[in-house]
Amino acid sequence: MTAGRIIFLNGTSSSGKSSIARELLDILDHGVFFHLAVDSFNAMRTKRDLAQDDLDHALRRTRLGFHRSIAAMAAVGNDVIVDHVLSEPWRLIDCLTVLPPENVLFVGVRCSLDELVRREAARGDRPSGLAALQYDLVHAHGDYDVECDTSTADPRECAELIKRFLPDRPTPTAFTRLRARYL
Ligand SMILES: Nc1ncnc2c1ncn2[C@@H]1O[C@H](COP(=O)(O)OP(=O)(O)OP(=O)(O)O)[C@@H](O)[C@H]1O
Repeated sequence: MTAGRIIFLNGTSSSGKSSIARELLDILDHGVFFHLAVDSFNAMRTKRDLAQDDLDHALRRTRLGFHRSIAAMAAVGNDVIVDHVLSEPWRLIDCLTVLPPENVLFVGVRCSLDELVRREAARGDRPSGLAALQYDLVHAHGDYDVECDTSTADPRECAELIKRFLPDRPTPTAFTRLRARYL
């Protein structure tokens, strides 16, 4: 069985990952893609308030499970669009450990801080300052197959750019280079 392709969108909150993922589901015409978002996994958690320590452990397990769910979907041939915030080094390391590196197209979703702050205030459903906290962390590893800037391009344009890269994924891929660096 051939493993599925993984388009891995990484960026801060409000950078536009989900908007790009929705556009990709619309325009990718080869294969069957699934949008797997870390937010959707968080939304599945029990609603009861947890003590801080229990919540921290639950969040860590959520992310560990999320990464392995991506791997499981791809392993049986599903194509996957991942929507994630790599704001702690261990999250990237874990993804490098469990995902097949040559199948991943690693996409940096960038956006200026001013625009992130504007979007966060406009949408009102994210804690104020969240994107700013993540801003210097998510792209710290500094290596991608392709990057887009949602301050200057709309979600459809970013999706078109990613679509063009998909058939000609650079080799070695960014995930392969990063594995050599971090694992
Ligand atoms: N390229 C863009 N230009 C202008 N506005 C955008 C763009 N992309 C997304 N937005 C707007 O920014 C807000 C956040 O977008 P989206 O939910 O796609 O981001 P996200 O990175 O998935 O955020 P989160 O991680 O917090 O869920 C939405 O209101 C969306 O309409």
